[in-house]
Amino acid sequence: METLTIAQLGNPILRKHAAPLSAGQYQDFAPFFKALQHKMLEHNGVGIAAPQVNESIRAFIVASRPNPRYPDAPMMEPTLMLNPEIVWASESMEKDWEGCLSIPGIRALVNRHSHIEVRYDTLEGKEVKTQMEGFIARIFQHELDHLNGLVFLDQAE
Ligand SMILES: O=C(NO)N[C@@H](Cc1ccccc1)C(=O)O
Ligand SMILES: [Zn+2]
Repeated sequence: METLTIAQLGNPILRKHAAPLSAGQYQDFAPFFKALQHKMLEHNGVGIAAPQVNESIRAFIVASRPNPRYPDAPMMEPTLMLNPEIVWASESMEKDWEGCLSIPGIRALVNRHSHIEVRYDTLEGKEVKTQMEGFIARIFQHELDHLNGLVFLDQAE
């Protein structure tokens, strides 16, 4: 796997609908997912989606933690999510600031569901169903948009 570069806005890959992974492929992508997490940390990211490094598959990492770019971000274990979906979303919405590694230097206010229930597979193929709220729910929604060819500016206030 050559070193990953982050696609910038304008790169058509960011506008594709990413393909689902078959469970049989999960382990094949293990080295790529390691490189994906490394690339995210290199840029002080709190999340990253596979299409951002030119791999149009339905996978992303949510990794909220306080860092120079998001000093107030809550702490969580970086989590790889395969074939992720939102199964329920609250009516209530919240506005907060977002950035994107594919659109450096720009922040925008984006309206997101305050609470969501999500499901995804782990690398080992285990299905996880869990609830998210606040900034972590925001990151999930931001990353899921990337899998559907959307970027945060598309729904910025
Ligand atoms: O570009 C990405 N992920 O796609 N990374 C964003 C993730 C993000 C999402 C929502 C709010 C704040 C930040 C980042 O700035 O680390
Ligand atoms: Zn992004």
